[in-house]
Amino acid sequence: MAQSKEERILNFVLQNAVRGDPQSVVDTIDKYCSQKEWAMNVGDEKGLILDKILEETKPSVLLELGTYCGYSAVRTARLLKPSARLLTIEFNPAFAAIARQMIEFAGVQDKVKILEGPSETIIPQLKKKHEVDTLDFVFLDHWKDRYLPDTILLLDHGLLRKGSVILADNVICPGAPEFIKYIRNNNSFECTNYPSHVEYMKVKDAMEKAVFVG
Ligand SMILES: O=C(NCCCOCn1ccc2cnccc21)c1cc(-c2ccc(F)cc2)cc(O)c1O
Ligand SMILES: [Mg+2]
Repeated sequence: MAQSKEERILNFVLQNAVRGDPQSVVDTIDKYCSQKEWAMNVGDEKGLILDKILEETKPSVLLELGTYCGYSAVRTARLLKPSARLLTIEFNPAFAAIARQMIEFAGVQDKVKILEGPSETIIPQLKKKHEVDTLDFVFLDHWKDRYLPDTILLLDHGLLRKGSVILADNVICPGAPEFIKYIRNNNSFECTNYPSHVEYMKVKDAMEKAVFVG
């Protein structure tokens, strides 16, 4: 069977990065995807914005929607304290399998758990099945038309607390207009926009941070 792009990315990491070194995994994926094949990782430019917000927030319980190859899971886990935990939801089983191997190679498997399936099914299970009380940090990077309904699901299931941070990728390209309209007009959230570019491209994009103020 012909290899998928995601398999080629994983193999490039296995052959060129340093096992147990998450920074080398992040740098190697960026090298491959900027020089050989574009892929929808958050990338190095928006990745630095993610890093800064994680360092400010110092979260213990994190949720990511959209694992893909595991780039942002590895990038995030490399900054977490030993007791912190990242739950990452991936819809596509082939991507989840790639991400699992990427996360294990990077050596961050003790901090990261991949949950396979649709976010609308898994979010309601987080408290009872995955022992979550509330989330300190949520990274939205899945289907852009699910950003708003899933934010509402998080609220309805009591998964946000005063100070919970939601960070959304791609609010310009591909865009999440309904999410942006809702979150910026909702007094329960304090929003900040971070202009950037689509990963590995010159096309304008942005990230949006929304802090839940209760
Ligand atoms: O489409 C994108 N991401 C989403 C993947 C599917 O996510 C599906 N998915 C993953 C968990 C999950 C859980 N429940 C339901 C669906 C669920 C995405 C797209 C682009 C992009 C930018 C410019 C272009 F010309 C073309 C594409 C850039 C990005 O950074 C992205 O993140
Ligand atoms: Mg994205």
